[in-house]
Amino acid sequence: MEQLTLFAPAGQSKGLPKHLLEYTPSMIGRAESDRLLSHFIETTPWKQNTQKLWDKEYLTPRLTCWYGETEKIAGTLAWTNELQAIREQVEPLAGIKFNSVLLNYYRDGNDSVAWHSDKESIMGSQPVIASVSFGQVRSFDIRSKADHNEKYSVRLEHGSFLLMKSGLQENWEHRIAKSTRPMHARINLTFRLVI
Ligand SMILES: O=C(O)CCC(=O)C(=O)O
Ligand SMILES: [Fe+2]
Repeated sequence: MEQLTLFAPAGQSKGLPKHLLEYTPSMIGRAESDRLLSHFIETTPWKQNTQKLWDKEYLTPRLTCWYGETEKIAGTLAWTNELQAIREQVEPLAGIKFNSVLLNYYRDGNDSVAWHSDKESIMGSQPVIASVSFGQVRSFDIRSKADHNEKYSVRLEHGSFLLMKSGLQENWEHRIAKSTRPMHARINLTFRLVI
């Protein structure tokens, strides 16, 4: 029960735009979430990609792995029992079927994902994305593309579910910022429909 102390208390921005985001804490119970956190950390063949910034190559500050049945993304692995079970749990909540999932592993507070929107053409212009988190609570920030001062945050808890609805990717960006506070590992799953 050591782990009880690992995760910070959760809170949310006031006035979170519900037409864009729907947050469900504890979609998956504590014991099962603990098991899944260790399972994904230990069994996923994690890769660290590189990204180009001002003509220089940098290591992406997190580890990733794609699973699913799409041929559009190179190196996608076959569904595991765990991922399949979670997919079946989120599909009715999202109201759509997903054919792929991106796993992100944030090892500590130095790992992050910079402001972006998931609007690749392979997902259509109005994608719905289902996000499941395990481990360290991290702040998921969104900001309006039209006005960067219009911002909200949701603290994504162990076992939580966040539905990114259609319209979010088109008009808003999101990120997981780095933190200078000591942080434990976090796993995030984003279920997507790649067409
Ligand atoms: O880790 C998260 O909660 C978000 C990950 C994300 O935005 C992405 O993989 O596109
Ligand atoms: Fe994203």
